[in-house]
Amino acid sequence: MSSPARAAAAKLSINAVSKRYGSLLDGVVALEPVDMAIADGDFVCIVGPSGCGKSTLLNIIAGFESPTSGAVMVAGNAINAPGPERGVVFQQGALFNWMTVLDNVAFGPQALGWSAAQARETAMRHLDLVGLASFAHRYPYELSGGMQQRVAIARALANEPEVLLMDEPFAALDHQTRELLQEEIHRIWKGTGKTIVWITHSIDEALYLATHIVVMSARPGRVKAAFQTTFGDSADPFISTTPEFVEAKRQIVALLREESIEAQRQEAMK
Ligand SMILES: Nc1ncnc2c1ncn2[C@@H]1O[C@H](COP(=O)(O)OP(=O)(O)OP(=O)(O)O)[C@@H](O)[C@H]1O
Repeated sequence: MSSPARAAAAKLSINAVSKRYGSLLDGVVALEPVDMAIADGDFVCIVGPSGCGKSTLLNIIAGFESPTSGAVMVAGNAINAPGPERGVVFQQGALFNWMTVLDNVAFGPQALGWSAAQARETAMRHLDLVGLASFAHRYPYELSGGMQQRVAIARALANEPEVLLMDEPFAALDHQTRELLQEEIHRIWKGTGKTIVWITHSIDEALYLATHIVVMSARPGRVKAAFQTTFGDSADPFISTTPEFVEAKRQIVALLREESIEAQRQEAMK
């Protein structure tokens, strides 16, 4: 993930980013220096034990939090605040319940200065992309959780970001809905070529979606291992039963198990 060649061509580079919450004496070190070089069109899934700093890292990339040291660059530009070139989707859609689905998705483009007509046109196009054009005039509370997440994805895409940042976007959904949305996000990623950083606790989800998987250590989070994967390219609906998939999963489970034991030890000492 951080070879010099990749770093030079990176769409998103995370350069020695560390994060401490609170004071030197009694604060929490959430991240030790983390380096990643993410190329245009990569789909990077980050897995790691609970509390290892995954959301902290994503929030720093989004510009919601500042790193204690290090820097994040998007297309060669250092970032220090949120920006429209980075779209964010959280576990719960965080939609505006008082606005229609269409107005939710048009909100970003309008805030960027697009005309109302242009904003509505792009919003409809992105609702169509996630299969919800016919729900444009409904309100978020009228939709299922899966549909709300699809609206959240359309809303993030409507700003035409260069990078999509997703923090466990399907974690609150039932298994079947989650699998269908994984197929949908894979199709959208193939169609748009977006660069995606995706946090998940599901190794199957990571193996199915990612081009690269980053395994983080227990807190303070650092990159423990990084893999390239190609399972998402397979047309085999039973790819997860192949020996290659099972072996890749076994390796990641083994790495995560060590870190989860360490995370639990830390919890017990609190
Ligand atoms: N605003 C904050 N102030 C103080 N400590 C924080 C803050 N946000 C996170 N932390 C701490 O930083 C560490 C990393 O938290 P973070 O939420 O990034 O982990 P995570 O890997 O995303 O966890 P999970 O998988 O459970 O969502 C944790 O110990 C957490 O308690």
